[in-house]
Amino acid sequence: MGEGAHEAAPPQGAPHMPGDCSIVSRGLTKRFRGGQVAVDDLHLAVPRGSVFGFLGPNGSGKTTTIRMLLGLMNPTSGGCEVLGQAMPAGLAAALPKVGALVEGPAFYPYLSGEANLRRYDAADPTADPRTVTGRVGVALDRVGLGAAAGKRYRAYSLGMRQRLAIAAALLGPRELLVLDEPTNGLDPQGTREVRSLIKDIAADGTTVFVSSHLLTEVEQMCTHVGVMRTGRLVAQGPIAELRGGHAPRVRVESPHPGQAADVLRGLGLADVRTGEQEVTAELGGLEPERVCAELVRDGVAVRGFAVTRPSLEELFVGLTGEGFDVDG
Ligand SMILES: Nc1ncnc2c1ncn2[C@@H]1O[C@H](COP(=O)(O)OP(=O)(O)OP(=O)(O)O)[C@@H](O)[C@H]1O
Repeated sequence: MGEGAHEAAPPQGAPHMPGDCSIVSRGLTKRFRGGQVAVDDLHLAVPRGSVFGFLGPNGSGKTTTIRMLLGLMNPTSGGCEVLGQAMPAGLAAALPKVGALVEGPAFYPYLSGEANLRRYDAADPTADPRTVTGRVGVALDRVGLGAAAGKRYRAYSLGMRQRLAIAAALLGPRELLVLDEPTNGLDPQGTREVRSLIKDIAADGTTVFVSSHLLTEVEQMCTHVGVMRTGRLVAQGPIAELRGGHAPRVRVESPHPGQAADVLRGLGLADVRTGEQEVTAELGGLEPERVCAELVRDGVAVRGFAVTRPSLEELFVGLTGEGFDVDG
């Protein structure tokens, strides 16, 4: 990195040392002309082998960050390493191992998926034209388009089109795949296809860095998340860890919530809240089946019983001060 001599403090919330990471940034900052700070002092740590969801509302600085990570834009200050290479100095060494989908490649509607990938590959000066047939075949198979390779692009569904775009990022063996909003504009079927493809690619050992403003998608496919708010990283870490500090609650539906509340208090549950037809409380270390059995033993009529955790949506609203689009 440009400021190689300066070792910043370890990134907040990220126990991984840079050696375990596919992407590390230290103090990464981008100030645009006019003074706007789009990315502000970012300390990212993306563990190798993770599916890292880079989350944040529109305009929070995700694309600007990705552009700097890929050497498409210089930071104003700070720096980053991708696959151990300082960017942008190590661009040539890192890029062949990095697949990226930032702004979707423009495909020709009248050409087949295969012909489009060949054209795309021909524009890459680092790609070896002698091996193009094999690499295109492997990439198409990888995204499940082997059987549709000869079909014209215009006949592809939205999901197939996006899978082809991902295939374009997989025209060589990659250690890291960077996808900027890969499900944006897709229908639910296309979204499912892309999500399942990302999981498959990650299962092969490729680190996937995927940005999204759609929290529900990230929640389902990511092992780690980083949350952006107006250019700053407000949280990062394993999804389970982010959830960890938030206690599960038990929720009992009953026509006699007062009685149910007494039982829960009797069991030592904290923060018992009684509603008209329900009562909730922090489960603490108790087994839910024990709580359920106790309610029944005390003759409380139980219409419903559930253990709930705050959704990531709720946690992130707290972190970012605003909600995410959850339905696209
Ligand atoms: N070239 C530029 N010149 C000036 N300001 C810019 C430029 N590119 C982005 N910005 C601003 O920087 C901020 C961050 O934009 P960025 O595109 O990185 O956010 P984002 O999180 O990727 O959002 P989106 O999902 O809408 O692309 C925005 O306020 C944007 O208007």
